Parts: sequence; structure tokens; C-alpha cells
Amino acid sequence: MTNTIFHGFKKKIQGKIKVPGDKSISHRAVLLGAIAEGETTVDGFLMGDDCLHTMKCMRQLGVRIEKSGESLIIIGNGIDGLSEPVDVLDVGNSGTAMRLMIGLLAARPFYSVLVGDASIHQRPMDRVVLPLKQMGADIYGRSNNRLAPITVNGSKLHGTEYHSPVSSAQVKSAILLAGLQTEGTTVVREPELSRDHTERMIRAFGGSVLTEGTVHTITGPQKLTGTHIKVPGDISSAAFFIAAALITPDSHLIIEDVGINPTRTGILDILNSMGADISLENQRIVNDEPVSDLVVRSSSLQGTEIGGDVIPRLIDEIPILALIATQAEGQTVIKDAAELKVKETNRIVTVVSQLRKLGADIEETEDGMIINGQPGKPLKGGDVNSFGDHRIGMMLAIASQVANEPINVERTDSIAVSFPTFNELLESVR
Ligand SMILES: O=C(O)C1=C[C@@H](OP(=O)(O)O)[C@@H](O)[C@H](O)C1
Ligand SMILES: C=C(OP(=O)(O)O)C(=O)O
Repeated sequence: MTNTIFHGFKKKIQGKIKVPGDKSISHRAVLLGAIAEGETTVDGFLMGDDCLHTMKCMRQLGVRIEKSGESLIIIGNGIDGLSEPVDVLDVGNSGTAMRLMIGLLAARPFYSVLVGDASIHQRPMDRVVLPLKQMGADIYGRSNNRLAPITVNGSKLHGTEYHSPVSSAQVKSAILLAGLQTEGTTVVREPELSRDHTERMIRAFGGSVLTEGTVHTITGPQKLTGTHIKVPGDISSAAFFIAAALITPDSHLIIEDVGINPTRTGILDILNSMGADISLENQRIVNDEPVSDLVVRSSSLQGTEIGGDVIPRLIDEIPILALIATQAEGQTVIKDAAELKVKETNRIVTVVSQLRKLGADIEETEDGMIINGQPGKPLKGGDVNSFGDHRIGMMLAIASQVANEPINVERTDSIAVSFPTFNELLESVR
């Protein structure tokens, strides 16, 4: 376990940077490349722990994946090219890897076991197991099929119509990946639109998914063809640097090549409504995904209310939004965010407890938190803990921009899950 001391009180943030590749898109590039026919080249793949676990699992399933310079080459042999793994598939800390692979493997004619770290073994898997069982899947897990380890006895599935109680791209994607291999039509409805990278990427691989509002329809079986994927920078990683520039006086930061898929830009909409000075330049489309450079300047911010259908569009950015809210004038209320309780940690508890330790005025609610901003009043330093949650670790590191004493963050090793170069990049712009 590593700890890191961050000390950056009022150190202005300046420069031009790129953040690592999008985690959601990187997972999907490997999964779809692995089941496509022919070669797939992935540029900008995120070499973070989560995606490396997905890559290793796909290799265990018999897929050849090689690094070639900065690119990843996946040699797919079609969906039938996957073979039974001789050992358990370990997803590490990644909910995306586990849930998407359960969907993928549910329709493969072999046996597999999926495990992960202590955090993964506490996260609900029934949200994908239930709909897949409705499609005829044979899946078991601890605690009445709710928790990992999960065993998948691959079988022939049939199409279904599933109304998901949660707006979760992992649930939607698991069903679509099973539906892709299944004779007939599979329909998944979600309460609010969640990130749509799976749908876009199935199309980039030559497949088809129909989306009407929040209803997604896939008709299988479909064959995918290898392609060239360029992964944009991860807006969820960029968010930490956006925050650092906004809350530190005299900052001016350019972040190049950031993915701005509308299902991910809730953070930009909310920051805009809080008065943030962020402009989008050089907007373009790459692989059916919108990409832009972001120009961020320090800003005076106002508190706001964050809830409703924006939540799935910024769910991973709530920890850093909470920190930003401590620096905004007035109150910020975050609601409808109970999903935070089933992330790498219970993020309502970890955000509130750790920011409180630093002197923030923040309290937990049933489905979110309330923050009374104190702009101009520095946070304190001291010992805080990421509890193994990468996003909590990075949020606490950025808090050092507004803390007048050093912040000692325990378990910073977890940051490598999504942003292995975070510390160096932060140093480079300070
Ligand atoms: O599909 C994905 O790549 C992800 C979906 C979201 O989770 P849910 O599907 O649980 O909302 C998000 O929090 C996670 O970081 C990545
Ligand atoms: C929730 C996250 O990821 P996952 O669900 O894939 O573990 C995240 O990256 O914040």
C-alpha cells in the first residue's frame, strides 16, 4: 500500500496536457476486437489496471493481443474463436470488466469463473445476472447469485425484453453483448440514458443496435469485423485537472483530445451552470465519438443542484464535483445518486468522511450529499484515505490545491486503476 503527500496550496495550474485514454472505450475496444473477425488496432488504449485486467482475461480466453509501439493489436477469430479458460478470470477492481464479460460469456459454450478484488466481491452482480437468466443463462454467484465469484455455464440464449431498474451502461452492455450472439431480438430499456459507447462501438465494428430514446434493440446473431479504434482522452480523468484549474487562482489549462460524448458531459453542463470558464475548441468526430480540446481558466463558482437525468452522465465525477462545491459560493445539493453506494467504495460515505477531515462543510444524505461552499477559506491538511478507490484518491490529491497544509493520501496505488500517470501529470502543470 502506497501513500503520497500532496502539497500544492495555490500552485497555479498551467500548460497543455493530454489525459490517458477513455476507460469505458478501452474496455469495449478489447472486448469487441476479441470477438470480431480479423485484426483490430487500438490507438490510445488506457494502460490502466482495470483495462489491463480485461486484456489479460481476453488472452486467457484464447485471443492474441499484442502491443505494437503505442498501439494494441487484437487478432480476433470471431465469437467462436473464444475458448474455455483454464483458470479463473480475474477482473481486479473493475466492475465494467466483470459485468460486460458476464454478458459476453453467458452465450459461449463453455464454463468460466470470474473473480476480482475485495471491492469487486462486494459489488452487486445480480443486476446483470437477473436479465441474463431471463435470456436463459446459467449463472451462479455467492449470496443467492448476487456476488462474485461468479460462475458462468455458457448456454444457448433467447431474446428478451428487459426493463432495467437502474441507468447503468454496464447492465445495458452486458445484455447487448449477450443479445449480439443470440438468435432473435433483445430489447433493453433504461430509466435514463447511460453512456452509449457499446452501441457506438458495435456500429464501428460493422454491427447494428437500434436506439430510440432509452430503448435499445439488438437482433442477433451478428458478426463483427475488425477495425481501427482511436480512443479519446477520458473526460472522467480530465475532470480532476479541470477541477484543479477552476479552483486555483491564475490557472489556465488546455486539455487536448478529450472525449465529449453527450452521455458523458454532465460534468461540463453542471460546471457551466456554476459559472465555470471552460471552452471547447477543435471539436471533431473520431470513430463516431465526439472529441474536443478543453480550455479551462480559474473561475468564481456558484453552488447548484445536481440530480435527475444528469446523474448517469456524471456519475464518476461526483467525488470531484463535491470538492469543487466546497469552493463555490452557497450550497450544492447532490441527489438521486444512490448508485454511488455500489461503486469501488460507498462514495457517499468516502467523499463525505474524507472531505470532512479536511474541514469541508459537507453532509451525507440518503441519495447524495449537501455541501456548503466556503470559497476563500482554505481546507486543512492531514491524513486521509482513498480506501482503494481511484477516484477518491485523485479527488483528495486535487484538494491539496486549496489546503494550506500537506495532505497525506493513503492507498494512492489505487489511482493506477484509471490514471497511472496522474501524479507526474499533476506535477507537470503545477
Ligand atoms: O460502462 C462503463 O464503462 C461504466 C459505467 C458506469 O457504471 P454503471 O454501469 O454501474 O453505472 C461507470 O460508473 C463506470 O465507471 C464505467
Ligand atoms: C465505477 C467505476 O468503474 P467500474 O464500475 O468499472 O469499477 C469508476 O471508474 O469510477
